[in-house]
This record gives sequence, structure tokens and C-alpha cells, in this order.
Amino acid sequence: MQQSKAFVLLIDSGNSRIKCRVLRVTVQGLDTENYVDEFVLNNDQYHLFERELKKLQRVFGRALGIFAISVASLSLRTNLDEMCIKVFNRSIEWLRVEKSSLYLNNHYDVQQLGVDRWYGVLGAYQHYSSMYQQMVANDKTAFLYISFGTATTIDAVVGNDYLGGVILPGVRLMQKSLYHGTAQLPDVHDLVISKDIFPRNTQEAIETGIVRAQAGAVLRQIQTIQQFHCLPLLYISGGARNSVITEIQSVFSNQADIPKVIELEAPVLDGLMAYIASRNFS
Ligand SMILES: Nc1ncnc2c1ncn2[C@@H]1O[C@H](COP(=O)(O)OP(=O)(O)OP(=O)(O)O)[C@@H](O)[C@H]1O
Ligand SMILES: CC(C)(CO)[C@@H](O)C(=O)NCCC(=O)O
Repeated sequence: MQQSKAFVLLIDSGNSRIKCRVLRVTVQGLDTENYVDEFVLNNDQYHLFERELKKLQRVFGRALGIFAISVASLSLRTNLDEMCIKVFNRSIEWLRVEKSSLYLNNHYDVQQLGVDRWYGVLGAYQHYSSMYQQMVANDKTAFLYISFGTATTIDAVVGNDYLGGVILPGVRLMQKSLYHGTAQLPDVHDLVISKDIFPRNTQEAIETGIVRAQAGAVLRQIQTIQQFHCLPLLYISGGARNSVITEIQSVFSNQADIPKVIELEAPVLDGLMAYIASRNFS
């Protein structure tokens, strides 16, 4: 008898975009080794979600579970839920921040922490744990999970403890706030670091200023972790990461100890995937 096709859908409903990942469910259970599809929609295109769901139904069969996190509006959440019920007759299970998960202890205020930060940290922690299993695991290992998204967040993990972190405006928010809050500054869209240490035109002054503000916040957190623990690994995600990574690395270029940078495309979905897999889904 042919096995009916089934899948699990993971959703990261962010400040600006909805990111989705599809995992196949086989007779062996949830296949987290090879996810079979990923797609992204801007929040203002959420109505296209229903079409995507119908496509998934045609290709992958039944939805056995739909798991999501959201930091977006309640109305967007309701809309996504209604579409899932309409297409699959199944509502979304909205996941929350927990006090501890997958051996990671959360020291932030659980009521306040953004659920995208928690699952992003968990995603980075999965990569970090699998790396340290092959090396010597000890409490003197640390990483920063840095997300250059709509907002920039820099979160610190030492050993198995998520200590907390900082929030600052993302690159685009910084560009827009200068444009809207002044009479003379233009709306800058690029992010190129000036070759001059002291830029001499407006465009470069803004772009370089923003890159250095973002990189400076990361450097400050690196310095603090290094002071109390060790040089952290850097797990970095988000659309604006490239220029900032270059700036961070340039600061360390003359030093013996350089933090290792690992880029993650979708750490929140990685965190969701690890969490769902740990629940022994079948
Ligand atoms: N190609 C690019 N070059 C430079 N900056 C970029 C690029 N693409 C996006 N950005 C910047 O990255 C930020 C958005 O990143 P990203 O698209 O990863 O966030 P997001 O997924 O929409 O965030 P959230 O999860 O908060 O919804 C904005 O500040 C934007 O200006
Ligand atoms: C910081 C953002 C906006 C990043 O997406 C989100 O995680 C959020 O709304 N957080 C709530 C506040 C907090 O994390 O303390």
C-alpha cells in the first residue's frame, strides 16, 4: 500500500517578512536532515500565503503540523491561522519563549523576550552544540547571535546559558530615521563603507556612520564577553550583515585572536526545526 504524503510546516512571522520551511514526514518520522522547501513573503503580501499552502498540499500532501513564531501584528497572525484552517483544516501551533529548551537556560525576562530572538538563539545554539561535540565542550565557550533584521539584536550565550542581549534600530530603520528626522539628509538605501576614515560627502558619511554604529555595538559586546569569559564565536544573520561583517573583521585585522564568523541564513527556522524534532514528532 502506498504511504500517503505528509509534511510539517514551520513559520517565522517576523517584523517585515514571513519565512517558511517544509519538512517531510516519512514512516521513520520527521526528516530534519533535508528540508524540502522554503519560501518567503513580505508581510504586505500575506494574502499570497493561501496560494502557497495550496501548492504545498498538491506537492507534499497533508499538513501533520504547522508550528510558528510571530513578532508581527495580531491581525497578521489571525489571517495566517485562518488560511491554514481553510486549506488544511488545521490551526497553527504558536510557540512561545521558554525558561529552558534543548539544554539552553534562558536568563532574559521570559514574558518580554521576543520569540524570534529565543528561537534564533536556539538555532545558533544547535550549530554551536554540534560544533563543540566534536571539540572540548566546556563553560569557557561562548557565542553571540547577531541578527541584522528590521531591528538589530545581539544576544549572548556562554556555555549553556543565554545571558541576554541588546536591541538597536536595524540598518533600514537608521537610514529612515535620519531621512525623516532631518530637513537636509537624503534617503540612503546602500550600505558601502567609505575608504576614508573620515568620509567627506553626505552619502558616505551616513552609510559609514550606520555601519560603524552597528559594528560598534557588536564590538562592545565581544569586548565584554572576552573580559569575563573568552572570545565568542559570532553567528550572524540578516539582510544587512555583509558590510557590517567586513567592518567588524577590519577592526581585528591586526590582532592575533580574531572572532570566527559563521553566517546563518535562517536561524529562527533552524531553532524551530530543532525544537520540533526534540518533541519526538510523529
Ligand atoms: N542586500 C542588502 N544590502 C544591505 N542591506 C540589506 C540588504 N537586504 C536587506 N538589507 C537590510 O537588512 C535589514 C532587513 O534584513 P532582513 O531582510 O534579514 O530582515 P527581516 O527578515 O525582514 O527581519 P524580520 O525578521 O525582523 O522581519 C534592513 O535593515 C535592510 O535595510
Ligand atoms: C527586538 C525585536 C523587534 C526583533 O525582531 C523582537 O524580538 C521583539 O519585538 N522583541 C520584544 C522585546 C524583547 O525582546 O525584549
